[in-house]
Order: sequence, then structure tokens, then C-alpha cells
Amino acid sequence: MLIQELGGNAIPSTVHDNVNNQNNDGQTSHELHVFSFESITIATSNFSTENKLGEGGFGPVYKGKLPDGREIAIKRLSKSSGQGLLEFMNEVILIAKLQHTNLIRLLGFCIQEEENMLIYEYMPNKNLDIFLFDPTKKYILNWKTRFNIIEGIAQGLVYLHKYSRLRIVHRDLKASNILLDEEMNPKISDFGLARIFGLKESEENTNKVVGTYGYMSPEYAMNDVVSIKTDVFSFGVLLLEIVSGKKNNSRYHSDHPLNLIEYAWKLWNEGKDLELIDPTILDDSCSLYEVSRCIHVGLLCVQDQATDRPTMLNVVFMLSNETLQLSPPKQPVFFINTFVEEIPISEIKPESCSVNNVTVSVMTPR
Ligand SMILES: Nc1ncnc2c1ncn2[C@@H]1O[C@H](COP(=O)(O)OP(=O)(O)OP(=O)(O)O)[C@@H](O)[C@H]1O
Repeated sequence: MLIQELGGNAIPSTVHDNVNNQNNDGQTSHELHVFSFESITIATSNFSTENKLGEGGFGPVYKGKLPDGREIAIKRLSKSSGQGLLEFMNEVILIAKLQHTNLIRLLGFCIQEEENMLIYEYMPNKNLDIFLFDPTKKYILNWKTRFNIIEGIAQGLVYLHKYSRLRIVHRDLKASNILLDEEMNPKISDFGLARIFGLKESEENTNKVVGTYGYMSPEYAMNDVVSIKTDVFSFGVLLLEIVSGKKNNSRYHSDHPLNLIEYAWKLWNEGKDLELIDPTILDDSCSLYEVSRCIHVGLLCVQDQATDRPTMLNVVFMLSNETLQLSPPKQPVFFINTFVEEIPISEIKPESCSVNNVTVSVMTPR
């Protein structure tokens, strides 16, 4: 991996060592820029409010413009995130090694005294959440675009789970973590929360819990068990949200307080699954067969038992191979038993979930 220094920033030698060690593992070599704080300050007009793109659980994100005209996004990690230099460097190395058309690309990093920043390629259409759940913007997402987004996310996850050499579980997959380029192609973001798995390990208990309410699988929400099937569950929720234009952490159905998963399963079981479709996608280009198959695949992904869920590779196969017979999805039990009464979030697992995009996380050193 080639590191280029922009602007003469003072980098601790361990940073160089850590990054350079990655040269030995046979990964594709590419450039990772070290940005000076000065260059970032200029690019963001001194971190002006106009350049602020938003704020996530790890701090604010700013838009910047480099002298050559390139646009960038700067994630300014809050000092209170508990992230030390080592964790930061792990994240940098991890992300920089991941290269796939459906993953956001890390261009470099900046270290200023106690403060760490990640520099990404800029995504002009921001994220999926902004379009999907906005009554005026959702029209921009026709079915063809939505299907392309679904397929892209699935491909990105297959890469993370299977082909990236490291087995990576994202753990916080959700609509706001799907960034969109100028052509509305999806790029999965936020790998700061991902965890590297040893090749032989398939799942583990972890005391570092990060995730978002509505997207967390039962075994993760209740027992902190993480595996690639945790992401499959979140992908299933995302798929149902993309098809329906509805959020999973809301209640649907007038008589019973069903969440999106329960509602989708009920409709599917009654042979009325197409009632789930967001009416805004119903035009001539919309293949109802394709939509129906997506709902079916989504329901297979959100099954309570991790072992019942397909792998992301299977998901890609199911989405692309129309003749493949799909098994019936099992009825969701977990949500009926635990969430049907509006249990206050604080009573479920206050330290490990988020509501309305505010993620609350327990961060302990690795
Ligand atoms: N590379 C990027 N290009 C354009 N916008 C971005 C980029 N990265 C992040 N953003 C935007 O910045 C905002 C904050 O993003 P961030 O990933 O920090 O938080 P989040 O995903 O909204 O929340 P959480 O931290 O809970 O996952 C979001 O609106 C996101 O769309």
C-alpha cells in the first residue's frame, strides 16, 4: 500500500509501520493519502456549517473540496467516541484494503493531536434514507433504481462476508449507511463498526455492541451474538423497506400493532404480498414478479433463527435466478413475543440500540 503525504503532517512512526505492514499480505496495492490538518481546514472552509453533511454516532461529517477540484467527505471522529490511535489505524487499514464498487472508498486520513479524521470519496446523493422515506424524494427511486440498489448492497455484502479475505460483519447496516453516487449506485459505508473475523470463526460473543433498533437480529439484540447472518437480517429489513418505502421501526396495520416484518409476513401468508409495495414504484417499468420475489427473499433473510437465513451469496443467486425455487419463510416469532407491546427502548437494551438514527453504543477497547 502506497502512502502519500499531503501537506507535511506529522504522523507517528507507528502509523507508518502499521500501514506498511499490510504490504506483505498480497492485497492489491493502492494509494492512501495522509492529509494535513491545514489542507482539510482549507477544503472545508474551516469546518463551516454550510459544509456539514450531517452527524452520526461517531461525530460530524463535512464536505470538502481539494485544490484539484475533487470533492471529499471528512468524518471527524469525536474525541468522546473512545477511539484510540490504534483502533483508528485498524479502521483505516481495514477500510483501505476493501475495494469493491459497492463499498465507499477511503481516500486517506488525518491526525491532528488527539483528533482523528477519515477522508472518503464524496457521494453527491448522500444516503438512501433521505430518498426512501421522504414523500417527495421517493419518486426519484423507481423500481429499476431500487432493484439496482438492492443488488448492489447484496454484492457489497458478499464481498465483505466472503471475498475480502478478511471476514467482515458490518453490524450496522441500515438505509442511512447506504450512500448513493451521482447515478444512484449504492455504496455501503461505516466500516468503523465492522469487526474482523478469523477465517475459522463464524460467530462470536462480543461486549462491543453497536447497532440500530429495527435492523438488529434477535440473537444480536438479545444475546450479543454476531455472525454474517446478523448482516443478512439487517439486509432483509432494508430490502422490505426499499420495496415498501416504510421504516421497520414503525407500526403498521390498523387493528394490530405490527412492525414491517410482521406486516410483510402476514400479507405474504395471505397471498397479498403485493399490497406491501410502495405505490410510487407502480409504473410500466415495474416488474411485479421481481418485486414479489424480493419480498420473499427479504422474508427469508429476517427469519428468527440465524441458521434459517440464507447467506448473502445465496441471496444474490435468488435475486438473479428467477427459476430457483424459494422455500416458504417462517413466521416471525421474536417480534410478536418481544416488541408487540410498545416496550420502552430503555427496557430492551439501552446501551445497544438506536432510535431515529441516534445510535447509542457501548465501546470498549479491543
Ligand atoms: N462519503 C460521503 N459522502 C456524502 N455524504 C456522506 C458521506 N459519508 C457520510 N455522509 C453523510 O453524513 C451524514 C452522517 O453520516 P454518518 O455515517 O456519520 O452517520 P449516520 O450513518 O447517519 O449515523 P450512524 O453513525 O448512526 O450510523 C449522513 O447524512 C451521511 O449521508
